Amino acid sequence: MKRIGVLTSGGDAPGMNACIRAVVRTALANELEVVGIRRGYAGLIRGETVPLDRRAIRNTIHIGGTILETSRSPEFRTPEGRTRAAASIEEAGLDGVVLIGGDGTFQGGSLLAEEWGIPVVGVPASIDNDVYGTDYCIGFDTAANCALNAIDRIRDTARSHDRLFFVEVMGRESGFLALESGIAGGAEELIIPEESFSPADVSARLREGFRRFGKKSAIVVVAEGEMPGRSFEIAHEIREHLGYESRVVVLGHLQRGGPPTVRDRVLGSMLGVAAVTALLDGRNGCMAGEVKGEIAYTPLGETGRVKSLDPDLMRIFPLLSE
Ligand SMILES: Nc1ncnc2c1ncn2[C@@H]1O[C@H](COP(=O)(O)OP(=O)(O)OP(=O)(O)O)[C@@H](O)[C@H]1O
Ligand SMILES: O=P(O)(O)OC[C@H]1O[C@](O)(CO)[C@@H](O)[C@@H]1O
Repeated sequence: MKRIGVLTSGGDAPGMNACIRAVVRTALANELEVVGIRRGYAGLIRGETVPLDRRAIRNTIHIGGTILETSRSPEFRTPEGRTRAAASIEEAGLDGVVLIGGDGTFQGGSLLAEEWGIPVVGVPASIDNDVYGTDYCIGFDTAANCALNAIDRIRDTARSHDRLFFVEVMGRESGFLALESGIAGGAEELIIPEESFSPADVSARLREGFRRFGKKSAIVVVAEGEMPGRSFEIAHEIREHLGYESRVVVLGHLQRGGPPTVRDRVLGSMLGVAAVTALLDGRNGCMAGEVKGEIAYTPLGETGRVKSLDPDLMRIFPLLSE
């Protein structure tokens, strides 16, 4: 193995740069050349590469987003797109590629490995944290802290006006962000894709909190699911049942930006080293994740399996939100 590539794909996540830096430093320490592929699979198809040396990654560990840029590429989903991507890899003389992204990125990566025999290793990075085979994805901690910061601020104004607030966080198919920021922010209710939502039940529980425990304000954390902005509709439905004034705050892409936390920089660094080590050891077609504090490798094809929310956190939420 003489030269490897690295790309970031899917939604950007704080800590991706720490991971790119770790990939480059580990590769150089093992006398490998490193090539950056710009704009994820879209850039790979077009052969957009850039040499990465020590200088290129200097002073980047603290920056959010990704210095390589990223994309969602419909073309890569087609066999023709992947044929062009494989040709770019050959042209750039790459003996392996590190893929930093979410489960979609890994579904694509596993096809590249199967169809073209290209050695690839994935590193999980998604603020949604919905990748199977790792306890945490790079970017989740920073995004959860961003959501928490917003919830804390909303709590001040909710208390001051005796208001009900709906705070919408990201999470297309999963409620990890909602659950952890909701517990940390002392939210009264949680609406997440993993559980069916009944406006009547949520209203009844809120009403009970106001009546029995004398609450005058409350915060409902909503995961955006497939429909960003759905909190407006939810707030409307609950207002019909509850007859209580409410406000809606949609956090959206705010949660994707900003400097990575300590946790995301350390995780990005650890997994970047693990990915290059895996390629050097001849281990590929897998993702380097972290399970119970240890590096764990999972076949790329399995990373799309459903990752369940922590049952202990789900159990304590109703108790703590009363
Ligand atoms: N089933 C698939 N087959 C081939 N390529 C895929 C597949 N799923 C996703 N990809 C490729 O991977 C890219 C990234 O996937 P996706 O947009 O789902 O983001 P992700 O990696 O899951 O990250 P995030 O969690 O931030 O959304 C897609 O734009 C597409 O090019
Ligand atoms: O607006 P974009 O970049 O397509 O991505 C939005 C999606 O990406 C995620 O933030 C994950 O990165 C999801 O929670 C969200 O649904």
